[in-house]
Amino acid sequence: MKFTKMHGAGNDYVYVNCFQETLPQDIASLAIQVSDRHKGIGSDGLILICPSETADAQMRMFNADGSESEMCGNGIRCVAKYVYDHGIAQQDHLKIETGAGILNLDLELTGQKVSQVRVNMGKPILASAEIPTLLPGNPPVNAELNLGEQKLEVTCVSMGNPHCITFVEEVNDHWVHVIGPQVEVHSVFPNRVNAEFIEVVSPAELKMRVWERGSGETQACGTGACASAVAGVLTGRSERNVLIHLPGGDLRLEWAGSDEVFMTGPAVEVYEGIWTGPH
Ligand SMILES: N[C@@H](CCC[C@H](N)C(=O)O)C(=O)O
Repeated sequence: MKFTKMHGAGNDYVYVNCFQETLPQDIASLAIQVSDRHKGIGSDGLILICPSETADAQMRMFNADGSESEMCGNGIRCVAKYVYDHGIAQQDHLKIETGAGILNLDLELTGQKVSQVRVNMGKPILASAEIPTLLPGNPPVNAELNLGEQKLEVTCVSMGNPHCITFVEEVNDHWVHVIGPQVEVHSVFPNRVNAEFIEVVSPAELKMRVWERGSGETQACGTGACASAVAGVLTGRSERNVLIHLPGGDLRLEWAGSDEVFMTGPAVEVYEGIWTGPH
């Protein structure tokens, strides 16, 4: 199986061109195998670039544990780069079908290749039942999340996939590696959740680390950055236009007057290979 390794702000996935490749039936197992950083290719998950009847391509996204997510913000920028650079579509405005609907993307070229992508990520979903979470509020803003020994103040937002945002004094390993896994599987999140930890640098600048549902800590999460930008506005901590610093790079976020969230960031192709596994 031919694959392409790509990353967006360090959030790295194995991409397979399903216009050409035939996949095994059990995609969840394939995602687990290729993601393994010791015995596989090594990635945060698997992304399939598939034909679509309604858009230029369809994206399907699987986490490193094999679970399928509705959306992937860093992934969709890389899908757009792949679709353009590999000649699947040749216009600098693309439509990509996802589990969260069809999204519109504008490509920025350096030479003949895509380097940055601006994505209209759509409107944030704020109704508790649709996020989904059992926490009160539509959405829950500064809601109490009881972890037993510790209580967090969290804000929940869906960008097609669920996010739980905690603003902290200092983003550190304790938040991400100790609290993150507890938040991910907390009983108030029936579909589990992605957990973001945010330090406010200034109203126009946030620092973020993430514990992702199904993949653990990653160097960046595009949907998480969108959800955090929305949470910053909802809690009065930040402006509608913010730069978010992540371990793997920066993302520019704007929660526009139209209520849609726009995300701009890099998309990078690292190498191509042939998967002969499982090993
Ligand atoms: N890293 C992604 C999100 C990937 C899916 C997520 N772990 C989930 O299960 O919802 C992004 O850039 O948005």
